Amino acid sequence: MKKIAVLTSGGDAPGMNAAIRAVVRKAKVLNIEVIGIYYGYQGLVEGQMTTLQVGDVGSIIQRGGTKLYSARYPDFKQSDVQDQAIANMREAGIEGLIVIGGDGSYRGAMDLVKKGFPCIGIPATIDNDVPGTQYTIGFDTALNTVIDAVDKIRDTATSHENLFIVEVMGRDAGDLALYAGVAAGAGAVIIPEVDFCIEDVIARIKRGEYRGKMYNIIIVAEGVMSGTELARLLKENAGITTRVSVLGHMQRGGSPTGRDRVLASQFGAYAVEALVAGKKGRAIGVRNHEIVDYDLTEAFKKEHATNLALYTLATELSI
Ligand SMILES: Nc1ncnc2c1ncn2[C@@H]1O[C@H](COP(=O)(O)OP(=O)(O)O)[C@@H](O)[C@H]1O
Ligand SMILES: O=P(O)(O)OC[C@H]1O[C@](O)(COP(=O)(O)O)[C@@H](O)[C@@H]1O
Ligand SMILES: [Mg+2]
Repeated sequence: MKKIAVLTSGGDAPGMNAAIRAVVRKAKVLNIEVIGIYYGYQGLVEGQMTTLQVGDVGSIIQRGGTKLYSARYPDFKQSDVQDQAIANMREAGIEGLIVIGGDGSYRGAMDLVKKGFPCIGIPATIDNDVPGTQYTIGFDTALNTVIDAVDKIRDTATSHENLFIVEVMGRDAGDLALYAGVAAGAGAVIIPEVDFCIEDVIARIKRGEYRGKMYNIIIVAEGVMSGTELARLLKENAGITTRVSVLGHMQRGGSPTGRDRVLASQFGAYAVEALVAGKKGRAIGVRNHEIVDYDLTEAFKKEHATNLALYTLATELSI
C-alpha cells in the first residue's frame, strides 16, 4: 500500500487532530503517503483533498476540533454518491481510507467496503456511543468539560440554595451524563438507558431537603428530554422551581485531555497498521486497555451498552 486517505466526519470531538497526526506520522514510518480529505464524506465526493506531510500535522495534538473540518452529509447514503467517492479516490491513487467519526460515519465506511474499497474506522465522538469499544476519542475531554461546568454551577447553587438542572449532550446515549453525574456528585442523573420516573426524581429532591440539603443539581441527558421539559414536569408535579443550564456545544470543544491524546495516537497508528495488513471493514477500539480491531458492522448494528453498575453507584452515592 503506497497511498491512503484520512477524513473526519460527523460531530467533531477533541482528539480528532491527535488521531490525524498519528495516522500521518505512522504512515510516514511505513513509507506511505497520506491524503487528507476535507469536510468528511462531502469533501470526498467533491474531491477536496490535499497531501499531508509530517510538518502539516505539527502543533495540532493539543487542539480541539479537526484540522480537516467535518460535515454532516446525508447524501452519502445514496449509492451513486458513494460510487463518486470511490471513483475520486481511485483517480487519486488512494488505496485505503481511514474514517475518524462515530456510528453514522461507520455506516458510510461499511458501504464503501461493500463496494470493494478498504476502510478502517476510528471511533471519535463525545457521546461514547460506539458499540465494541469502551471509549471513544473525545469522551474524556467532554466529560471533564461537563465536570468543570457542574462544579461552577454548584458554587452559585449552594450560595443561593437553588435547584439546578444541567442538560448534557450525548444524543441517544447517557454515558456523558452518567460519568459526569458520578464525578461531579450530582443529586440525580437521568439517562436514556434507565426508565424515567418523575416521582423518583421528586423523591430524591425531597429526601435531600429532609436531610437539610437546600440546593441540588440534577443532570439530564438530552436523549431523555430537554432541561426545560424536566423543569416543567417538576413544577407541574411537585411545585418545585428550578434553574436550567444547557451546556450545548461547548461540550465538543477544548484541548483534548492526556487520555484522549494517548488514545487517539494509539488508534491512529493502529488503523494504519491494519490497512497495511490488508484489513478492511474493521473498527478500532479499546477493551481493557488493549487496542483491538473488530468488524465495522458490529459497531453500528449492536446496541451501545452503558455502564449500569455505575448508574447504581451514582444513585447510591447521592442519597
Ligand atoms: N446510513 C448511512 N449510510 C451512509 N452514510 C451515512 C449513514 N449514516 C451516516 N452517514 C454519513 O456519516 C456522516 C456522519 O454521521 P452522523 O451520524 O451525523 O455522525 P457520527 O458519525 O458522529 O455518528 C453523515 O453525515 C453521513 O455523511
Ligand atoms: O451539532 P449538531 O449537528 O446539532 O449535533 C448535535 C449532536 O452531536 C453530538 O455532539 C455528537 O454526536 P455525533 O458524534 O453522533 O456526531 C451529540 O452529542 C449531539 O446530539
Ligand atoms: Mg453518532
